[in-house]
Amino acid sequence: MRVLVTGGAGYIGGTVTRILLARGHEVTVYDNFCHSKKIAVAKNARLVEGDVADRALLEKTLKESRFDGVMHFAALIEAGESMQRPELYFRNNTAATLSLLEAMVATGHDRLVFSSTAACYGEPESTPILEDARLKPTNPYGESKLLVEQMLGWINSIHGLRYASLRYFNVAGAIEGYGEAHEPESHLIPLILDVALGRREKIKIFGQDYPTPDGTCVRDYIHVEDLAEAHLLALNALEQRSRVIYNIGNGQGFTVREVIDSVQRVTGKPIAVEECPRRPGDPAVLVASSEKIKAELGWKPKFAELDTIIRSAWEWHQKRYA
Ligand SMILES: NC(=O)c1ccc[n+]([C@@H]2O[C@H](COP(=O)([O-])OP(=O)(O)OC[C@H]3O[C@@H](n4cnc5c(N)ncnc54)[C@H](O)[C@@H]3O)[C@@H](O)[C@H]2O)c1
Ligand SMILES: O=c1ccn([C@@H]2O[C@H](COP(=O)(O)OP(=O)(O)O[C@H]3O[C@H](CO)[C@H](O)[C@H](O)[C@H]3O)[C@@H](O)[C@H]2O)c(=O)[nH]1
Repeated sequence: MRVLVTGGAGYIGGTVTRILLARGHEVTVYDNFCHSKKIAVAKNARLVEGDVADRALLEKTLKESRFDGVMHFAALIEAGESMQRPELYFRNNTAATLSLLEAMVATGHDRLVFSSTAACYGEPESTPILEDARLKPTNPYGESKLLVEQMLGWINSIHGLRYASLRYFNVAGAIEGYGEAHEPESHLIPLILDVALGRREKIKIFGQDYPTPDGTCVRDYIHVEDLAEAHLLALNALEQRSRVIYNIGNGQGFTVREVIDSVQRVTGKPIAVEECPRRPGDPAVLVASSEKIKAELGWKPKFAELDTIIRSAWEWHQKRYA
């Protein structure tokens, strides 16, 4: 297959790019490097430097090499930041994606895998969360992605653009030679690993008074390689299916303190913590039911244990900063 990967210089897009290339597919990475570096682009990928908002460049790119599918990872990703600057999220995640959809329709490209998020659900009424649960984001980041899902629904029924919207829960871990390094880093696991490495003094725990077993937020951590498999299955499924929405998670929740304990077990290092107020916009609990993609596409995550996911992240993190 020939695949266009927007955000292919980032953590997840860069991982999926490497896995696609390793399986003999051709990849064009499309990224503006607003939150990544050129050096992160996989060696054997073709690179187009550009913004997803640039419809003319997208159309040119799409016309030049007919793609079998587009995987759209490019986005701003910090729920916390979106509570301070919502307009950035609606412009970069929602409006820019409209340019991509227009360019796809104009050039006759009709297969898209979209990076959606658990943040579309907001505070769930019950867990594990099923795909047909209430969609009520608690932050503009989640809303910016939910709006894309709504646009996709209409563009699918009117223009026939086929899509898979994958609602990822918390992505973590690394493959051989490539892992999580956001620019700047705001995610829990790499920040705790920084403490283990002595690159940071302590980890801040945002909120101690959530209605959870130890008062800290509960999240469902999914290994990036398992997530990548879901992308390949989803793209193939678009041969038969016109529109699908799937949750991608492990179905097990861990509190922030449990994640810190896991890092201590895996690294053997003590982790200093600072108890801080809640981060605005954070739901208390996000845990997925991923039964739908398992039943319909045969997706089977390989990394179910949190310690195993964190071990893979730790191995990569140590090499990166050696
Ligand atoms: N990391 C997670 O746990 C998680 C969870 C749910 C959903 N997601 C989604 O997965 C996708 C990838 O996330 P990630 O963790 O790899 O983030 P990342 O920041 O590492 O990667 C995003 C990439 O997109 C690029 N980009 C952003 N806006 C762009 C634009 N307008 N034009 C071109 N390039 C642009 C950035 O430069 C970066 O390389 C995002 O859409 C995110 O919302 C991530
Ligand atoms: O320094 C930190 C960083 C995070 N947290 C807490 O750790 C949990 C996980 O936070 P992350 O920032 O690692 O991830 P989020 O759950 O906020 O969001 C991630 O998963 C979401 C889906 O669940 C989104 O899609 C989003 O893109 C992705 O960043 C949250 O409860 C957060 O409050 C801390 O206590 N201290």
